[in-house]
Formats: sequence, structure tokens, C-alpha cells
Amino acid sequence: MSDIAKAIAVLGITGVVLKAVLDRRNSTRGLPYPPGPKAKPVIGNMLDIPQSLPWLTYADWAKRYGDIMHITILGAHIIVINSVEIATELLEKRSGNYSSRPDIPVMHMNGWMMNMGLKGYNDEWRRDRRILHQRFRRDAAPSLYPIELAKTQELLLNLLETPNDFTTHFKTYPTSIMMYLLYGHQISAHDPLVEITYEALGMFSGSVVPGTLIVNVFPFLRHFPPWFPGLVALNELCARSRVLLGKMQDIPFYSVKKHMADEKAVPSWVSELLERTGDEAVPENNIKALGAITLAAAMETTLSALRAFIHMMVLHPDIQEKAQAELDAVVGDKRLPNFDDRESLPYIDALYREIMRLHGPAPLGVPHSSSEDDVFNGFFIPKGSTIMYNQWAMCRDERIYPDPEAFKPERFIDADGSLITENFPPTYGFGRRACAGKSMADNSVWIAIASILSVFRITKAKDSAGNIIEVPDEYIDGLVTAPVPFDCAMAPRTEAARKLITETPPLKLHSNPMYYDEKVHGPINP
Ligand code: HEM
Repeated sequence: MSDIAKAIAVLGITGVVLKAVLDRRNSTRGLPYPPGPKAKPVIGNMLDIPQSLPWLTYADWAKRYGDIMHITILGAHIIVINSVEIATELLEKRSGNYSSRPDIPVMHMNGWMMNMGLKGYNDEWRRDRRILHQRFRRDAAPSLYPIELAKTQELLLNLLETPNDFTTHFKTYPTSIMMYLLYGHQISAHDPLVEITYEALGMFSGSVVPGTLIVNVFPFLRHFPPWFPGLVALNELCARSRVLLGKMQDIPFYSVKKHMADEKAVPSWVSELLERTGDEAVPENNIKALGAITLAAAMETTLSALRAFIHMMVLHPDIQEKAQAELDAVVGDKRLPNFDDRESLPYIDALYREIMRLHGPAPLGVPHSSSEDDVFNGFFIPKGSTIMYNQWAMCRDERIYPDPEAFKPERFIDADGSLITENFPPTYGFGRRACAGKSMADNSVWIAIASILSVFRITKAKDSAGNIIEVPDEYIDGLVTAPVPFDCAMAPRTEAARKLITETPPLKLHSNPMYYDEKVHGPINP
């Protein structure tokens, strides 16, 4: 039975609750809602909500209804924005009203409510955001360069040894940067902590888009007993998610505390937060949650961007060559690129932007929510609306990106060969809730792209009979998208490139082992 079919079955026995929901509907002050597909009585647009790749449907609807649309599910209002102009007006200029998050009922069940990215626009969120800002703001980014450069070197070595495992190496890359930054810990291959984090993330990513899970459609179901028909599997999944999240937060946190107690801790973000006192002191639960959430926020998104990069390079060898010609001219073959080269490599930056434009990791961003009733262009937007912004559609806006389906880094380069700075594609969200780790994400994706292209040639793979394996041009569904699995071949461009990978002296980072006693605390991955 599908989620929708289950939802309709439950509907029959919950009329009373439904009435209460409908009674809370706002008056519209006589103004219309933004246009949208016609809503059915009671259920609204529940049956219209796309079940997969929703950004495609919303972009299609925009052709009929315009760049701001309204849909309802059981009286809950959803506004979908399809243009940068409207997103800027509402989410940035009116950010005081559009910086909250919708309550996603399943998150109360799966343990993810500790995530500041899901918190309402309140003091708790402000405090978390301020702490994150101190560490991840743009002018603090250079302090992360040594970690990013060291981890990029490891990435190149991993890709040289087992190029077919590029997805695994791209998972390891952001995770190893974050684990070092957060906890002063170097991860090992197939680190159990990394595996549980990805598993927990999968449970999160599948649960955010409204209407995808029965409990999000009928919030009262979360108070039903776990054995209630149709809810058993979900409750089991949520129980596992809670266990994994507990481990993700506790294991590295207590390891840092132990090393601090032994006076052997290498400085890390968590050790620094633990040392704060007085007004600056941060409660331990917050530190644990901030560690887990920044780790989680970095992992899937960076992985997605790097997989999209390889995907585009396989499909566009001419662009790969052009990027490599720039690297050869600026960096040469005697050293690897570093952050000082960035300004002299406009085509690499343009390439990074074009990857983010066509295949940004978060096509629908993360929904915001409105705190008060509002009026925009004569349309009524009720308090508590879920605001979805379709970055996928905005990145294909012909007014800003002519010939939008073409993969053309040149669109970000002006006639003088300089980088155009104004039209960075909207991929990191909007306003006060925009990605808190943007500058770090930007740097770690950029240096990985520049370094990989400087030493590897990326081509289509061949099967055992020597036939070329074609690459599907498809992307997966979810809060974070990525290309569907594909093969490629990755080999050093020259002998000098191979030597650069193997002989560049490794950048040394002092680290602490992860302290964890399975006999006392139970298995890491139960
Ligand atoms: C390519 C990589 C990344 C992309 C594309 C990305 C994208 C996004 C997007 C679209 C949002 C929602 C913004 C909004 O609601 O308007 C977001 C939120 C967030 N991101 Fe990122 N992100 C990336 C990497 C990172 C990294 C490396 C970190 C951590 C250091 C991070 C931390 C966060 C946090 C904490 C939030 C929640 C902010 C809040 O609710 O106040 N992200 N990100």
C-alpha cells in the first residue's frame, strides 16, 4: 500500500482531528492566495504533490501559474517560489518573517530535532547560529586551509590507488575534513562512525519534503502507538535513527573529553567550545548536537557536488581540457594547486559555478516557514506557511542563464576573461537561514576540483571487451540529489602528475585516536 493510499485509509477514521485542523485555517483578508493547481475539498492538493523529483513538477507548474504558487495539503499552506527575484524579496528582504522552519512531525520521532537547521526562528537557533558563524564565517576560512589541503592530498592518493571507488573517496573527503576540524581525529577507511552517519543521514534526507511520509501529512499519527497498522516500519526506522544519532553525538564528543582530561587533546572546535566559560559557555548537549549536525550537513552535500563534477567531466571532455590548460598555464606540473592560485584560475571557478548551477546538491533547498501573515503582490501568504524555493528552476532561469540546459562554464566569464561575480547560482539557500558552512563548502569543493583536474584525466570507462560504458544523464531524488551510479576511468595525466600525487610531502596534522570502549559502551554500529 502506498503512503497516499495509507493516508486515505486513515482519513476515514480521523474526521474529528481533521476538522480541528481545518478550523485553524486563516482568514485571507479578502485577498487571493497565489495561483496554483486547483485544490480538492478537504485534501487540497494532496494527490497532486509530486512523489519524485518534485522540482521538475514545480518548474512545470510555474509555466502555468507563475513564479510564486500556492498549494494546500489538508489546510496546511505551501508556497513554492521559482525565481531568485521573489526569493530575494521574501526570504532576504523580509527575512524577519521568513526565517523559521516548518515543523516536520517525523523529525520528532527520528531524533533529528536536535538539528539547529530544523529549529524555529528563536533564541535557541540564534545562539547555535552565532556559534557556527564564529567558526565558519568567510574571514575565518583561511584557518581551515591546512586541513583542506592535507585532506585533498589524501583524496588524490586514494583516487590513484582505487579510482573505481571514487564515490567512497568523495564520502571520505568531507568527512575527514570535518572529523579533524571538529574532534582532531583522523578517520580510517570504512570508519564505523562514518557509516552510521551516512545511514542516519539517509533517514533524514528522505523525510523533509512535505507530503513524503504519512506522518508528515497526518501529524497526529506520531502520537499513535508504534504497533498501529501502517506505522510499524516507520517506528522501527525512527528507533534505529535515534540510536545512530545518539552514537554520532556521544562517541566523538566523549573521546575529545577523555583526551582533554589526559591533557593530550589536539586543539579542535569541540575542545575549544568545551573550554569556554562564563557568558560564553556552551551547554554540552549543544556542543554534541552542533558537532553531529555540521558533520552531517557537510557530508552528503559535498559528496553530491564532487560526483556531479566527475559526471560532467566524463560527459564534457572539451571543457575538461580547457580547465586543464588553465591549470597548466598557472600552476604548471611541479606542484599541486593551492588557495593562493584561486584568483588566477577564473575558468576553474566558472566550472565550479556551472556544476553547482546545473546540478546543485539541494534542488529545493531546505523549506523555510513564515512567522506572520503577509501580502505579496496582492496575494495573501498565511502565517505558518511552508516556503519552498526551487533552486533547480532558478538555476535554469533563461533571463539569467541563457541556453540554460547547456553546460557552459563560459557563462561566468566576461569579455576580459575575468570571473563574473554577480550571478553565482542559487544553491546555498537564502536569507538568515542560508547555508552556515557556505564558505567552507565553497573552498573544499573548489580545491578538490582544481587538484583532481591538475593531475587526473577523467574519461568514460570501458568494459572487459573494450567497449565504452555509456554514462546515464540522470539524477536521484531526495533532499540532496546526485548523479545515479555511473562508471568512469581516472588516470594520471602524465608521469609527472603521478609523481606529484605520490611524492608531494604529505601535510602533517597531529591527531587524537577515537577513544571508545565497546566493552563498556556497546558496539559503535549496533
Ligand atoms: C556543497 C556543499 C553544501 C551545499 C550545497 C549546502 C547547501 C545548503 C542549503 C541549501 C541550506 C538551506 C539554506 C536555507 O534554508 O535557505 C543549508 C543549510 C545549512 N548548511 Fe549547508 N550546504 C553545503 C555544505 C555545508 C557545510 C560544509 C556545512 C558545515 C560546515 C553546512 C552547514 C549548514 C547548516 C548548519 C545549515 C542550516 C542553517 C540554518 O538553518 O540556520 N553546509 N546548506
